Amino acid sequence: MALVGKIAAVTGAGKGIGQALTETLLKNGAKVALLDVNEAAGKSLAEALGKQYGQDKVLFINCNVESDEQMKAAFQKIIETFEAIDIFCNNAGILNETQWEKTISINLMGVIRGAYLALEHMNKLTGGRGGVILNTASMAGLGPLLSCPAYTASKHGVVGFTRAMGAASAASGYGVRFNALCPGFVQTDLFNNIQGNLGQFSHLRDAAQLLIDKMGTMTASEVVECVIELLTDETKNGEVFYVYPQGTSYVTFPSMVK
Ligand SMILES: NC(=O)C1=CN([C@@H]2O[C@H](COP(=O)(O)OP(=O)(O)OC[C@H]3O[C@@H](n4cnc5c(N)ncnc54)[C@H](O)[C@@H]3O)[C@@H](O)[C@H]2O)C=CC1
Ligand SMILES: CCCCCC(=O)/C=C/C=C\C/C=C\C/C=C\CCCC(=O)O
Repeated sequence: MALVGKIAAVTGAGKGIGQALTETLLKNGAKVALLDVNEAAGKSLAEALGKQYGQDKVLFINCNVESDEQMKAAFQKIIETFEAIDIFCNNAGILNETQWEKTISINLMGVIRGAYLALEHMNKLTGGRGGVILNTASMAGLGPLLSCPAYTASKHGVVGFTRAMGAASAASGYGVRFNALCPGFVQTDLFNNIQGNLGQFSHLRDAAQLLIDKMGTMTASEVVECVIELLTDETKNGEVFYVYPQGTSYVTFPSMVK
């Protein structure tokens, strides 16, 4: 599936990994709707990218992934403007162990909400033209990040949801692929502003720092460079793609059928 002419939407598009995803999609010829709750960041990015790629290629929508109403309205606006949707990147996320319910609400419930609404418009059985849904999980979806149990739980949830939806979509003939992206540590606001967000696990920051020092960090652009394959390769469905400073790999899981 080539990206030229495709219609994409990215949540949390205003900054960090979402911004890099948006720029990469535009660079490869897609039109992109930028969804973000941060109006200032999303609007100014959309204006800058509109000047670079054409105003008809970008659309900013102020939208909180926690709100069913705002997300439904966002999809309506995308369809009105671009007539379809082929690629949906469920990327918005936070890390806040003090506000752990909000972390689950945005990172996991927001992803499920986004996927189900996107599917209503993308499902080939209901008039959509198929496509791909990319869920940003994390390496914390594959193993524990000791200072962030709620964040870890949210990301394990995203990995499980993606794998189950990939299988459900294939078995049902929806024509929509589901893949999860699991980066290690990425230099973004989420990563840089961790102070004060670890709550009762603040005493574990040194242990987490050791892990960061051992693993290293990446830029958002370095992560997203590796993602094109996941979006374009039609054989990739239900995949969990691990991106770390030294390379990438598709994660394998134990078989449940012995
Ligand atoms: N930075 C890192 O080390 C890693 C981040 N991730 C994941 O990548 C995704 C993006 O994170 P970053 O780019 O690092 O963060 P970031 O903080 O740089 O950007 C997140 C964007 O999401 C938006 N956002 C937050 N809550 C929202 C909501 N309720 N509705 C709509 N938009 C919302 C923010 O306004 C911001 O523009 C998250 O899901 C995060 O968990 C995964 C692995 C590593
Ligand atoms: C091993 C899992 C990698 C997951 C990366 C991820 O999704 C997000 C990471 C974001 C930040 C790192 C989280 C916790 C680190 C805690 C403290 C580090 C010390 C920071 C400081 O004191 O300045």
